[in-house]
Amino acid sequence: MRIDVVSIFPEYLSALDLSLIGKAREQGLLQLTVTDLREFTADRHRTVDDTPYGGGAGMVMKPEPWALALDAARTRGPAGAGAPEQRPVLVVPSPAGEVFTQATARELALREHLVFACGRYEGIDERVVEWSREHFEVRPMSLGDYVLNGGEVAVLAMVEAIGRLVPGVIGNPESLVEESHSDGLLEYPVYTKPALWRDRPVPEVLLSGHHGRIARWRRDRQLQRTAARRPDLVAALDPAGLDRADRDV
Ligand SMILES: Oc1ccccc1-c1ccno1
Repeated sequence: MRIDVVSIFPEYLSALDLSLIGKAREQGLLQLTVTDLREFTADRHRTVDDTPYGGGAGMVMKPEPWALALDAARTRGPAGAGAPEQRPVLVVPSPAGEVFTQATARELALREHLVFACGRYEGIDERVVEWSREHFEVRPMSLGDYVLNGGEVAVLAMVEAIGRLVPGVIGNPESLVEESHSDGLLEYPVYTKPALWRDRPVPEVLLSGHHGRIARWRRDRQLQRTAARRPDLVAALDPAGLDRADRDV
């Protein structure tokens, strides 16, 4: 998978040099490039914003630097090399976007080329989104219903959520199976040594070695935790995925 990120704060994305994603880049499992939008300005002040038409507070990001930067990113990827298979996906972090979920991460982890456009100020001139549809599948994307100062933090979260699903990035793919949201439920509580810690014991069943009982206990905890913290996820569950014991929780 190829990932391109465009930002006026490229150093914000240096966390992608570290840990799992950094190792995947070293191993060639992910090709990731971060580009400074200001490289695509033509004036001596490297201007990327201007006042909004129609008035209002703040500044809007100018369209031309973005068009040049996105074109450069597009031609850097597989599709740019003439492969017609897939148009690159242009992810535009925005509070006005679709909500990014684990299902979105799974979907985007299957794509060949993702380009992330980190907007700042009051946002990017809307004509960039319209223009981009010619060469990209454009996906305005939100992390949730709150406001950030720019897209960089959202991109860090999305690249990690997507990158870890790319085959080979996580050493043991088994660990992806029982995570929160992998089966529509929140994950069960976990424990490790010591068996007694500050007068708090580990649940006895986990020390029993009885795998069937342990599996049932964990599933029950998932259902109870999800019902308590995310009733919206319970409502969205497919009843066909629940067995009789699930219904008794
Ligand atoms: O609030 C934002 C500002 C810029 C880019 C993205 C966001 C955002 C908010 C929630 N998810 O993304």
